[in-house]
Order: sequence, then structure tokens, then C-alpha cells
Amino acid sequence: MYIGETWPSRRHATRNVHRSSIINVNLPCRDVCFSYKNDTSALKNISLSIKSGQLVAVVGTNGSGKSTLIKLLTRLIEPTSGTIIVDGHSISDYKLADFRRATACFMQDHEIFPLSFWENVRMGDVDYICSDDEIMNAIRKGGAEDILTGMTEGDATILRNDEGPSGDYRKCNFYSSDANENHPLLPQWKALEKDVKVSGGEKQRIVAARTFMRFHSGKVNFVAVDEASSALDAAGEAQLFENLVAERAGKTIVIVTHRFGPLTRRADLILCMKDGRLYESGRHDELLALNGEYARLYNIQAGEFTNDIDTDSEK
Ligand SMILES: Nc1ncnc2c1ncn2[C@@H]1O[C@H](COP(=O)(O)OP(=O)(O)OP(=O)(O)O)[C@@H](O)[C@H]1O
Repeated sequence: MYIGETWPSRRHATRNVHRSSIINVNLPCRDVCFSYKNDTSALKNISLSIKSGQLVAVVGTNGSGKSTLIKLLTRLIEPTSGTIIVDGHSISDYKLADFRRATACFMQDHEIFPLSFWENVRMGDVDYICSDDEIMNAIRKGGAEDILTGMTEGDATILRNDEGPSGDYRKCNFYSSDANENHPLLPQWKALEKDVKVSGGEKQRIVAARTFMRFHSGKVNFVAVDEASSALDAAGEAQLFENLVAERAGKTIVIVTHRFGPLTRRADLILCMKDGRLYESGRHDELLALNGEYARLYNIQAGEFTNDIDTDSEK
């Protein structure tokens, strides 16, 4: 994958910046550790190799370090020790703007902005004047098409998130109990009362559409998805993964998931985390044959569909 130029290395300050258009690339991590400020040792001695173009699934129990790993790979945090190499260069050698341009993150905590539905999707590719068809295409791929139907003002509907500006102007900074009703910003603020709150699943679909809009730039070659489908129904999640995989040409895709299924079966590489360590890695069949942590997690989920409910234990 080609991320962009790196800064000249500090040790070889006269060397030209790296400009190669690399294709066949590994993304190796060597002995990577990460501790949060409260000294929580979230990742311990992670060594792995993700190859360019691979579809990678990251699985593991809660708190095993999956999200921390994704944050490191997307450079939201820096390793406490160890190295992450991208295209033969330390991840920190790349200009951050180049790295961000080449990366699409699709995380569970991504926000809806107090803008129109259309703009919330459109902002995925702000460098290009897109046609309505192109935006609609991204909305379809994100599974957000049906959300539009229920919106009174269609794609112009202003959206609201829990944290976003509430339509209640009384909660606004400039308003106090003794403020007069003639504040110059009050009319604009009151206009926001028309905004619409979306559900958790709807939010994920809109953010998914924004991610597909990011792909539209043609510059994205690393995609990191962290439980971004946790609020989707089963059909919605399956369709989202299908659409993501359909776009995988020229991209390395890393997806954190708690659900075992078509994605884990199809993944070129599964990273199974446990207690901050990379416990097992390989393909679905290989890991099942190991009969270790991956097999244990898989069997728990498979058992949910096959075991009879023990009604006695519920008494
Ligand atoms: N911001 C933070 N500050 C301090 N500790 C953190 C922070 N984020 C995560 N941790 C801790 O780091 C460890 C790994 O957390 P991480 O979120 O990476 O796990 P995870 O596998 O993604 O969990 P989950 O499946 O619940 O999302 C946990 O012990 C967690 O409590």
C-alpha cells in the first residue's frame, strides 16, 4: 500500500524523503507494547505481520486489547515500545496528513455531526465535488438508504447525536435563565430544533456510508473497522461486511469483531487476542484445529445456536 512520503529519518537527515509507490507491502509489528497513562498494560510484546491487501479479523474477549491494537495501527496512539513498520518505514516517519489520507477508520464511537444527512455522508470525501448519484451510492453501500424514507425533510434533515447541540436552546452557552429572548443567535439556534436524533444502528449506517464516501477518493488503502456494526441487526451487519469486502481491491482491511461468521471464515488472517497478547493467529480452519482460545470463543457462539435451553437452570 502506498501511504505517502515519509519525513527524512533523523539518523539520515540528508536522505531523500521516501517516494516509492509501493505495492506488495507488509505491515509488521515487532515487540509492540502499549500502556495507558494509568499504567494499564493494554498490549504486551505484540509481533505480527499484516500483508498488503489482506482482510484481517481481530477477535478476543472484552479488554483483550483489540481496540488498542487498532488505535496503534491507525496511529491514534504511539507504541510505548516496539516498532510498527509500514512499507519498510516506521509508521511515525510518515507525514500524519498523508497517513490520514490513506487510512479510513470506521469506529464505534464515530460521530454524527449536527449537519444534514447528506452532509454527514458527503464529508467522507470533501476534496471532490461529487454528484448526487455518487453520494447516493455511498448511502446505499452503508445500508442507510431506508433511513432517508422516514425523514421529514429527506436528505436535508439536520441530524443530532446524543452529544450534539440539542434542539433545546435553553441548554445553549449563550442562554441563561435571565437572558432575554432577543439574543442575536437565538433565531438560528431555534432553527436547529428541527433536528432529528438517530438510533445507534442508524448512526452506524450513516457513518458506514461516510466511510464508503471516503473510498471514493481512491486514496484509501488501509481500512480499520472497530466494532462498527455492533448496533446493526444481523442482516445489516452481513450486508455491510459484504459491501466492505467488495471494495477491498487495493486495500488492506482490519476489522475488529465479536461475531464469528462469514467474515472470520473468509479472513486471510485472524488475530486472536487474550490479556493484551496476540494469543493465536492464522486462518479460521487452522485456528479451529488448534483447539485453543479461538476455538473456545467460536464454540461458545456456535453453541448458542445448537444447545437446548436448560430450563431447569433458569428455575
Ligand atoms: N483510555 C484508556 N485508559 C486506560 N485504560 C484503558 C483505556 N482504554 C482501554 N483501556 C484498558 O486497556 C485494556 C485493553 O482495552 P481495549 O479497549 O483495547 O480492549 P478490547 O479488546 O477492545 O475490549 P472490548 O472488546 O471490550 O472493546 C483494558 O484493560 C482496558 O480497560
